[in-house]
Amino acid sequence: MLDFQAILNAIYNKGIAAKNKGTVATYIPELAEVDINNFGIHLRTAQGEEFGVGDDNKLFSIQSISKVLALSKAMALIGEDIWKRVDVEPSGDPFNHLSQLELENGIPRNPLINSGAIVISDILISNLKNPKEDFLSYIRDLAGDESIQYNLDVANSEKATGFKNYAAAYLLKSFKNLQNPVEEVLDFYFHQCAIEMTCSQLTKTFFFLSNQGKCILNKVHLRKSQAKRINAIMLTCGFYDEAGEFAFEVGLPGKSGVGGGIVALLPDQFVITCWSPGLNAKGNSKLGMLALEEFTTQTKLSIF
Ligand SMILES: NC(=O)CC[C@H](N)C(=O)O
Repeated sequence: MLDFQAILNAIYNKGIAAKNKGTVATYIPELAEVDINNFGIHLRTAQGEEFGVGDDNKLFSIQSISKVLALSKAMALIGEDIWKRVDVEPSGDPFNHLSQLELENGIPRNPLINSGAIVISDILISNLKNPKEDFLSYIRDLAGDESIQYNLDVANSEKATGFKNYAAAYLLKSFKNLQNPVEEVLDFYFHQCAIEMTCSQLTKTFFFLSNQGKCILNKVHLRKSQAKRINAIMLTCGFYDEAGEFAFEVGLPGKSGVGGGIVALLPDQFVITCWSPGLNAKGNSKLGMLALEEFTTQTKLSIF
């Protein structure tokens, strides 16, 4: 039997002692204020056992991790039609890269880079009555937790400085791959990124993807085949131009955000979330990547 708590404690102790914890994202002013010394890990097994260490109950900005949840809501709403507007290939480029989008005629490489997520936001706006309220209640349902909120300061901070996202949205619009007004789509996109959760809440929220589409309250949110597809997209596209490295070192489907969070899972076995706000050069949590590599190495639990 693996002693998960002891394994997490050891990974945590090694992490907090690390000299180089990466750099906190500064291009979103609100994120620049987060203390780099935060570090938390939370694990939940398929049997519902939970293990946590460090700052696993502190709120942080989930940022691009929300792209997976937006995709799953869009899949539940319109199914395969999504793929007429977004592809499923790894981009091999940073999350906010633009020239590939123009070369490929406004069809984003995948739904987990910014341009792809902006198209998914557009799909959600066209298919939800009250997009912001409905999306938040979807996430609360997945987590079984009514306390989850948008951080409006973070959303406004991004609105004021998200020039590359505006550029991507206008490019998409020029290729007729946005149906709603740019301002409306980006307002919704920035709110999604500004959702705050703890490692513990994210672990619960993502449980449905490790559980064939059924959330912790046993409600079906996706078909089994849809959950499988989202996991495949996370494996190949969840870490931008570091997706190969994550598969190579960690071997799990997962998703990172510039807030320093990473969620990863092994279908039918567990979900794990790490948070450490210092990022590496590719925009992924430096300690989070190392912690997950250590976790799958020590436990020998990966998809490979
Ligand atoms: N990689 C990320 O987490 C990026 C999300 C961020 N909100 C942005 O749009 O730039």
